[in-house]
Amino acid sequence: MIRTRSLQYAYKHSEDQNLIFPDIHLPSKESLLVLGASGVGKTTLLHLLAGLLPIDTGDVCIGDTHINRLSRGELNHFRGQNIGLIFQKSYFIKSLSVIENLLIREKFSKSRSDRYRREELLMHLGLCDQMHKKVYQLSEGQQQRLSIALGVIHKPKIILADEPTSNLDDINCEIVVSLLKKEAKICNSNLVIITHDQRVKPHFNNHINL
Ligand SMILES: Nc1ncnc2c1ncn2[C@@H]1O[C@H](COP(=O)(O)OP(=O)(O)OP(=O)(O)O)[C@@H](O)[C@H]1O
Repeated sequence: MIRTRSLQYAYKHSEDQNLIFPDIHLPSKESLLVLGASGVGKTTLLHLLAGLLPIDTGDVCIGDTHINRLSRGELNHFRGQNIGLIFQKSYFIKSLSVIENLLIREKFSKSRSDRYRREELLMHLGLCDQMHKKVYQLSEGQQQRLSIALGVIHKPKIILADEPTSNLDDINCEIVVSLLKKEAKICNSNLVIITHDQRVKPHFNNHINL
């Protein structure tokens, strides 16, 4: 469950006005698409939900945890355990293999899954045959699927994806959206996708425009 109340954000040393966000109430297991033009604050909202930006005004509650009340250490631990982040630009170590990147991700989140979970996930994402390949040997679409794997390996309570389809052609866009929905279902997670990519809209009943 995700609930936000009266969220606002102002970047320090910026002359822009406060970014003001609509309240969100997303019951467990439900998905939300956040749409909006460039610069309206989509990424800022995602960073506030993930606790990557300090919440100065308003409240973000994930499950029964008010993340703005956590210390920095508690927040890092909470994020590692409960939040899965998938960015437009993927963060992995390209000189390591797919499976090595997954193992490193688990180490950082301090949540160890078993070999079965890793192999099952790679199978769902169509990456089983690529498991021992170095990341730089993967195609763009395969790399995006790996970033999904890194975001969901620890079965997070919420999956936050920032522009996961923007760089992809129509076929890979469809694949990535349905994989995100499928993984959210398997993990019983909330899924929040933030995008300006209108191709994603028909896949979601629940959306807000910033
Ligand atoms: N680090 C920063 N310092 C100052 N202003 C920032 C910073 N990051 C973003 N902004 C400003 O905040 C506003 C919202 O930015 P944000 O990246 O959240 O928008 P967005 O909707 O995700 O845009 P895009 O779709 O282009 O990625 C913009 O006006 C942007 O210029």
